[in-house]
Amino acid sequence: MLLRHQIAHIDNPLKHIPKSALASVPLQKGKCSAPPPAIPGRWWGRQAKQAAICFAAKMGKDTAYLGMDFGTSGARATMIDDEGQVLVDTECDYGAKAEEDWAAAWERALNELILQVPSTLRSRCQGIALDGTSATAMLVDRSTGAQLAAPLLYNAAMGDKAVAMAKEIAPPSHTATASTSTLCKVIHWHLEGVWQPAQQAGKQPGLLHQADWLASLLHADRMVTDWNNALKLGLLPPCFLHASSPPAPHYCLLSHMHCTLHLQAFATLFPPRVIAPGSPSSLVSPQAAAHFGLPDTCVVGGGTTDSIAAFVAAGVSEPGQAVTSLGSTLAVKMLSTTRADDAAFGVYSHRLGDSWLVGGASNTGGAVLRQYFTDDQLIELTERIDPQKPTRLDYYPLTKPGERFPVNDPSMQPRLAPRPADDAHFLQGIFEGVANIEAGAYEQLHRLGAQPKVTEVHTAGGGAANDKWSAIRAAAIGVPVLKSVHGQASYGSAILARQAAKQYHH
Ligand SMILES: Nc1ncnc2c1ncn2[C@@H]1O[C@H](COP(=O)(O)OP(=O)(O)O)[C@@H](O)[C@H]1O
Ligand SMILES: O=C(CO)[C@H](O)[C@H](O)COP(=O)(O)O
Repeated sequence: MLLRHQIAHIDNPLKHIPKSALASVPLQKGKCSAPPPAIPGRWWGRQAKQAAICFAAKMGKDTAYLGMDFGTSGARATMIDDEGQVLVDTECDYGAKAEEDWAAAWERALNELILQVPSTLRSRCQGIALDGTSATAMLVDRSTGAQLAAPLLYNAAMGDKAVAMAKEIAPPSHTATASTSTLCKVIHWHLEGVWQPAQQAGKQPGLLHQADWLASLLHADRMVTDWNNALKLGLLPPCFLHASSPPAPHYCLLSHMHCTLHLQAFATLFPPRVIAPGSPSSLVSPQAAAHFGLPDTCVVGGGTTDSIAAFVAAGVSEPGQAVTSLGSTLAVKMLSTTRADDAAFGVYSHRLGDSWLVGGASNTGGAVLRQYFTDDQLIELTERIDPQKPTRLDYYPLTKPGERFPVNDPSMQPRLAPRPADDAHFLQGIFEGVANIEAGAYEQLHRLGAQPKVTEVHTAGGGAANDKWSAIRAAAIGVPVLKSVHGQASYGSAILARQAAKQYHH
């Protein structure tokens, strides 16, 4: 049975949207509106979580730019004006049954987010950019966008055979050799014979990252990815090429001084175009412009990963400054004057301007909290926490076995016992456990050559809201821990959207 969004892609990708769903959502200016009515229609069938919209009273100049962040538990959209003032912030979750069909859940979220933006602002939107979770891999038919296999999420660890093959191709320290890398996921599809039948049937099987596929719903280009998402596929950061020129179309890895990745049979699955985050990719398609009420001059920009978008949002620029994305997971990024890469510890370097963004992502984070507490309970229990009185419970908080960083161990066990009778004590133990992992993460970066040592940490993501957790983290890391002025990755993607629009239109 074709999935709903596959049907939609066969011909007019948007014809199923009932006109009633296109009505702009009534909003009171200047204050958070009551949650909008559920948007009826076949697409959603069920009600996405009540999305709250804060529609700033002030309207920016006549041009708007939209950033969207597709995280682990939900998606967010931020619209800004030319000066970077926030015009709209909105969010929605993926729904209780998202795991049954991730692609359909992400597509619903994309539709929900954009349609929650007032039509008056959508009509002025000249740029859109998206970020997604890194190494979330999708196998699609490039001619239709239809899924050829279930997506493999960012933290899905591939088996020993795939890892061994990746290590034959890539340098042992490269992040593409990690069991959760995109390269290992492509090799997994290759070893399992998932893509070959589609090619023999005349289809065009290809890999897209989550952000690439979502962007293709807007510009219908299923051949393009960005430098940041492509790192874990084996793309060489552009510093090895002339910084000004785009990377070579094939994914070049310096493997024993020979580039062998593009010689592999499965290299045919790699997106042929790799562009810089925030560079113009394509104009929105006529169907998307009509469906969303976007101008046909609206540019979709190169995307990035969620933790890099959070870094861009924080607006930090000095080596030693760092951003911790404390969402469902813990991802750290520090500006460094030098590269640091070691897959054995889950450490890798992205390129950002003329600096290196050194970091990694742990499987610890807020998802562990959600296993035990609702967000309201977190607020209530946090009241009873005293950061000055450590619990010394020495937890290693994970939702299930497996860790990526600061140690890369797919079999690492969670450590969350003994559980005290007092939930506030238990919660503080989890906060401390995550803080100790974060401190170890920054120490690992320095040990592997990142320069200078971390000087201050800005926090993005849901955990940034907790000042007591920030105090616990500051004590563990030994530097100030601040809340990013713009703490949502979607703001960073909006900056990339603005950049893409300006590059295209000037
Ligand atoms: N007050 C709070 N204190 C600590 N953690 C919180 C608080 N509110 C939300 N969180 C955590 O934030 C996480 C969600 O953050 P978010 O950035 O939306 O994650 P993601 O996009 O990675 O799914 C949840 O796992 C939740 O436990
Ligand atoms: O863990 C994640 C899920 O939120 C991050 O997406 C990811 O692992 C961070 O990767 P990168 O460092 O490439 O941005």
